[in-house]
Amino acid sequence: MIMLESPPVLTIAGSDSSGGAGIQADLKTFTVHGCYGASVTTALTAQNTTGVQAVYGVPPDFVKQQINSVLDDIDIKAIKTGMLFNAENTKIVAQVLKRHFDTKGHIPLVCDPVCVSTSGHTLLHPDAVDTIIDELFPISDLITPNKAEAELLLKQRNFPSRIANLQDMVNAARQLKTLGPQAVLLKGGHFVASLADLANVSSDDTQVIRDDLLDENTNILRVHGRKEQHVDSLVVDVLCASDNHITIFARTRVQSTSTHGTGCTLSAALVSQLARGIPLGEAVRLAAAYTHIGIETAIPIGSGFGPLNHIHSITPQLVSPRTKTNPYPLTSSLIRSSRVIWKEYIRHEFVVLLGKGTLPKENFIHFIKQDYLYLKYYARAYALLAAKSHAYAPISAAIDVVFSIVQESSMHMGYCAEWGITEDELINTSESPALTAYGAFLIDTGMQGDPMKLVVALAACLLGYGEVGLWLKEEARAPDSWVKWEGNPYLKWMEDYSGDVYQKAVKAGLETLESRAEADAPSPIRFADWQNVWERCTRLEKGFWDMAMNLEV
Ligand SMILES: Nc1ncnc2c1ncn2[C@@H]1O[C@H](COP(=O)(O)OP(=O)(O)OP(=O)(O)O)[C@@H](O)[C@H]1O
Ligand SMILES: Cc1ncc(CO)c(N)n1
Repeated sequence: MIMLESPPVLTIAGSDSSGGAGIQADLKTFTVHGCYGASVTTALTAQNTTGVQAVYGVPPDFVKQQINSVLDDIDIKAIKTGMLFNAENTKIVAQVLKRHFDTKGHIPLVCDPVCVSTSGHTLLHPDAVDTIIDELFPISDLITPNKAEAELLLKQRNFPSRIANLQDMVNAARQLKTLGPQAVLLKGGHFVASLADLANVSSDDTQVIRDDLLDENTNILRVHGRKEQHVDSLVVDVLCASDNHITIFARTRVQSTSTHGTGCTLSAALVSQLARGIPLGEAVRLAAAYTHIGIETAIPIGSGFGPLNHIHSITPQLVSPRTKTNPYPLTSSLIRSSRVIWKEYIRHEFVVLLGKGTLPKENFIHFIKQDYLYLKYYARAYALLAAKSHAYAPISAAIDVVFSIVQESSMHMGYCAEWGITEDELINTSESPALTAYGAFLIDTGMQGDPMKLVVALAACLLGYGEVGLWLKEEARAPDSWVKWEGNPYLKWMEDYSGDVYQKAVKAGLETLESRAEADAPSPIRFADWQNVWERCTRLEKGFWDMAMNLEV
C-alpha cells in the first residue's frame, strides 16, 4: 500500500551499534510503517548480538538541545522513550517534554522503561528508576515494561513483585498503572504461557485476543503443510487500559533466537500506529503482530541473539524458498498482505450463522442460487487459464478443474432441489451486482498478460472456502462448541467443504500456486500486482457473503 502521509514521530533512546535494537530498530520500524522518524540519542552503546561491551552516556544538556531542536521545528505526532541511561538524562527528558506539552499541547508518549538488556547488561543506572516513575510515568500515555522491568519497578515501590504466572502478570499490569501512566502494556517475551493459563484468567473485565491469523492458526496452511504445531506454547502481552480493562494478546511462541530488540521494535511500531490515530488496543495488536512476523521471518545475523526482520512488511516474501517448515510461502504472504479483509471474509457473519445452524433459510437459498451462477464464471476462468497455458500438464490440470466445477454445480442443483428450488428457477435467477462484479473481475484478470494473476485470482475462492470448511470442522470438535454439527440444516455444506474431495482440491490449488511461483521470478511490481489481485478477490468474496446476508439482487 502506498502511504501518502508520513506522520513525523520521535524516538528518544540509546544507539545500538549492531543495529537491531535502540534508535536503529526504532528508525527502521518507523520507516516501514510509513512514518518519518526523528531521533534523540541519550547514550551510545558498543553492542552486538552477544551482548553489550560498553556504554557511553550523552551529557544531559546535549540531550535537551536535541529534543528542543526537533520539537521546536517538526510537528511530531507521537514520541517514544527507550534507554535513558541515567537519572540526569531521564530528568531532563521528562522536564523538556513537560515544557513542550504545557506550551504546545500533549503529544502521545510511550515510555519503554529500558533497564537491563536481554544479555543482562545495565542500560539504566539503578538510581534512575525512581526518576522514571516520578517524572516520566505521569506524562506517559503508555509504559511497556518487560517481565524483569515490571518486577524491578514494582519492587522499587514495595509492591509484591514476583511474576510467576499469567494472573501475576495481570495483577502487575494493574499495579504498575497506579504508578502514574495512563495505561500499561506488560510484555511477555520472557514468560511462557499455555492455553490452560488463558482459560484460568478469563473474567468479565478481561478480554483475551488470540491473533489467529498467523500461519500456525491458518487451517489450510497447517493441515496441508508440514508445520509442526507449537500452539500450546504462547507469548502473552497484557494491556491494562486507562479504564483498567485488561486485554490479553496471545500468540503462538516462535522458536527462535532472533529476539534482539523485540521490545524496542514493539514500542516503535506502537508509536507509529498511535501517530496515525489508531486506538490503543488496535495499535497494540498491530504492533505485536508486526513484531511477531519479524521474529518469524528473521534470518540469523551474528553469533548470538540476532535481530528480527524489520522489513518483512515491505519485502516480498517470495524470496523465501519453499521449505519443509514453510511449504507455502506465497500463500502465507498473500494472506498476510491483506489479513484484515481476509479475516472479514473467512470469519464472515454468514459463515458463523451457518455454523450455528441459525442462518435464515432465505439467506442460504439466495446464496446458493448466486453461487450456482458464480461457478459458471469460475469454470470459464479455468478454461481461460487452460487457453493461456503453454504445456500439456498445466492445460490438463486446468481442464480437470473445469470438469470438477461442472460437477460441483450439479451438487448445487441437488442442494437446491432439497430446499425446494426447481432447476428452472435456478437457471433463470438474475445475477446480483456482487456476483457480476466478481465474475467480471475474474474474466478481466484472466484476459490480462500475466497468467499467474489469474491463478492468484482463482485461489482466493478455493482456499477461502477450504479454510472455512476446516475452521468450522475444528471448532465443532471443541466441548460445548458454538458450531452445531449434527442436526445442522447446513451440515451437508460444511461436510462438503471440510471433506476429503474438496480438501484434495485445496491441496492441489496450493501446489499449483506455489510451484508456479517457485518456477517464476517476479519483479517487485509483478508481485505487488499479485497481492493486489488477491486483495480484490478477497474483498469480492466478502462482498458475496454481504450480498447473501442483505438478500441483495
Ligand atoms: N519467541 C517469541 N515469539 C513470539 N513473540 C515474541 C517472542 N519473544 C518476544 N516476543 C514478542 O516481542 C515483544 C517484546 O517482548 P519482550 O518481552 O521480549 O521485550 P523486551 O525484553 O523488552 O525485548 P528486548 O529487550 O529484546 O528488546 C512482545 O510483544 C513479545 O510478545
Ligand atoms: C540501545 C539499546 N536500547 C534498548 C535495548 C534493549 O533491547 C538495547 N539492547 N540497546
